[in-house]
Amino acid sequence: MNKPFDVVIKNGTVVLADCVRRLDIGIRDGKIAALGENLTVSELTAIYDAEHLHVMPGMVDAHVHFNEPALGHWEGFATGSASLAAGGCTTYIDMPLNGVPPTVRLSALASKLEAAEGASYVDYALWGGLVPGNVGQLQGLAEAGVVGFKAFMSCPGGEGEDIFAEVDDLTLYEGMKEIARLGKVLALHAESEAIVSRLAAQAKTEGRRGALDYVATRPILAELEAVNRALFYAEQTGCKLHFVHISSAEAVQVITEAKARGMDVTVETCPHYLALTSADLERLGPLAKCAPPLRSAEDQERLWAKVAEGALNIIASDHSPCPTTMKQGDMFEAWGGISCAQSSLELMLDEGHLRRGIPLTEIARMLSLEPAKRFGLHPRKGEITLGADADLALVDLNLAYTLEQSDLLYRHKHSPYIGKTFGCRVKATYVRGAKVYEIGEEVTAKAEGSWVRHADTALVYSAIAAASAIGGESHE
Ligand SMILES: NC(=O)NC(NC(N)=O)C(=O)[O-]
Ligand SMILES: [Zn+2]
Ligand SMILES: [Zn+2]
Repeated sequence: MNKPFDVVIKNGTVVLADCVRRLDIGIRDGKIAALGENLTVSELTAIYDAEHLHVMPGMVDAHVHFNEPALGHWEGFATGSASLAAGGCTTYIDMPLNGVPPTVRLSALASKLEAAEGASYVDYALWGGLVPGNVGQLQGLAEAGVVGFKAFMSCPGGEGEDIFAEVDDLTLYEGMKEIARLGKVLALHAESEAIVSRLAAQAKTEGRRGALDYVATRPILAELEAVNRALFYAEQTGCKLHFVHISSAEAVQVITEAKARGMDVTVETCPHYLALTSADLERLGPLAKCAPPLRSAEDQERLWAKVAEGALNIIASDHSPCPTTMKQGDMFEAWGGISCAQSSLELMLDEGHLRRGIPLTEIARMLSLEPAKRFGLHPRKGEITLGADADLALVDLNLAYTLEQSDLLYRHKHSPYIGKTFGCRVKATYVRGAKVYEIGEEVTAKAEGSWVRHADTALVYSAIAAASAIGGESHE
């Protein structure tokens, strides 16, 4: 006789990988132990009645910037992860930049892990960074368990000595060779620095400093050029690529064609390219500034058509927070980045499912399943299936609410979505079977999120060690 379930989520409408079904979810030792109708409970079992709720796999947010170490006063693991929990996210992958030092060498990874330890309400994985001069650091970072590497093709911004610099073409090429050898994915911020820096300089000289002037300095052409150049180097090196925050249907199309040629490449967009336009940037000012910028309503429709076709692999928040004062004033000087950690799942359910009829299985594929698979976290994460971690978002698709500033759990409570009415709301979030968020309750959970390494970490690196012992490989 099995021991009783610790928790049963009863009577919910459960979003599985390929269908949506009314099921109970039995949880034992943090894992999904049973999926069935009318599961038997004992007096020791905690029951959550999910009648009228949908149970989705917790979002796996592949793109957040949590600013620690050193810039925790922008956003920290505690506030950032609490907002993710409130938004139905159960695992995130923290970007290697905007904390100091950036995660581009092992000692920096150690500082990152120290900052995260005991601070996160949900589970987390980490990106390493590729920057000029650190190709020799990548193997160590990969062996330690980063899920992949991130590089910028345009200047990321930021100040100080230990900044995260964009890659030159040779670093991109050499980095891809090494990342291909390590079997990891390179994630790219794809905008041509040559194009955007020239256009920004021209706009400044001519005194054009408005919202649409900013948008015009970062045209779709700059995204397309960078995507094509990166695909060229990937063809030369065999490196797996992931394009983060793609803003245009044109770039999605180029990536789709690369997939059809057999390239191992994936594409991400963010809720803001689907929920906001350049007209919102004019209305909201720097609060809605990001790079690549928000596009026109027509461009946005074309991107939605790509989502509807199933051409997008991943949707991630690109939560890139900062103090509110840095999101005010001059459009060109303000910080680029939108705070979205708390709203991604609700935005995609509201705009995608409720308004546009995108199936719930598709939303779950882009927000949970594909990011977990692409970055080595599946089958533990990303799917409601037997044996997986019980990471769940319980959502009410009939509970409309208007987002208020006081709802936000960010360190700095700004968001372009304050005042927006959502047609749905996350009611509760579970991580490994423990409730980490419930609407209307204080956050009483302990910060027990833990670091999740790439699933292949041990396997792949014994293979690399064996290859090195045979004498094949060398690295800087
Ligand atoms: N330094 C940043 O966090 N930049 C981010 N900012 C955006 N997207 O505006 C990004 O991911 O590129
Ligand atoms: Zn970026
Ligand atoms: Zn980002």
